Amino acid sequence: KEKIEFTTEQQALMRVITDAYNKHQIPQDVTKKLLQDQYSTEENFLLLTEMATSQVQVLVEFTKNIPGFLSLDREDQIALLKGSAVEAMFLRSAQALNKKMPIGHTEVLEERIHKSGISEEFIKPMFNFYKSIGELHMVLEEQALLTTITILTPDRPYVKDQPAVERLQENVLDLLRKMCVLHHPQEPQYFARLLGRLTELRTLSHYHAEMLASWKVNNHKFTPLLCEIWDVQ
Ligand SMILES: Cc1ccccc1NC(=O)[C@H](C1CCCCC1)n1c(-c2ccc(Cl)cc2)nc2cc(F)c(F)cc21
Repeated sequence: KEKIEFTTEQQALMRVITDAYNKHQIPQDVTKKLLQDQYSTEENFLLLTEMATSQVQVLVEFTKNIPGFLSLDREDQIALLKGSAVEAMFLRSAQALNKKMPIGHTEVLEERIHKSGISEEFIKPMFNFYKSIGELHMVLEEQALLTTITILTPDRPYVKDQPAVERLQENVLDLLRKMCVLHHPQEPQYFARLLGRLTELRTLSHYHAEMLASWKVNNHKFTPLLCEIWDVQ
């Protein structure tokens, strides 16, 4: 049985990232809204654009707490945010669906998302991703670290100083590897499976603009922030 030791730096890094992740939850819990009422496709589209807009704001605040992020080149910070915002939103959505809920609530939530106005072709890949995240039974720290690793992806478009981002990401990867051994001692491949989900996440995120454009509503109105970040309109 491998004894897991965390350095003082790693303990500090874990606390900072977990606290930031907890603090920057999405203000109004979309799952509560979706469980309360069945909305029209128009209302759902509006809800999605509101959620996605607030999620970008939350993401910006979260990244400010990632040690070293603010020391990166300013334009690289923007490139990392722009490159990870959609993935972070799908990760957050997956975690929302897989949260422990009273009996029957998850089924209602799934049904409402199926009927929300999203076009059929995207339902399957999206729910496949949500299920594959759910099967991992990630603890909160792993969710926070996985989101951080997604943000600190060096090969995003327009990143100039990739090695600087790699150095930050490596620290978080080291920490996540140890957390996986600590929380899933029976599954030596757990860390690799976790990172494999990031590939699935990137593939799903390629469709986001199409998913929005094909939403069953007459006019697709976006906020200025979403136009910036989500490559829509
Ligand atoms: C949960 C969150 C947090 C932060 C930001 C965004 C969101 N996401 C949303 O608000 C939308 C809602 C929106 C309202 C209609 C139903 C889906 N949403 C999506 C989604 C579907 C398709 C696309 Cl293109 C994007 C997202 N998957 C979800 C899974 C969930 F379990 C859930 F509760 C909400 C989910």
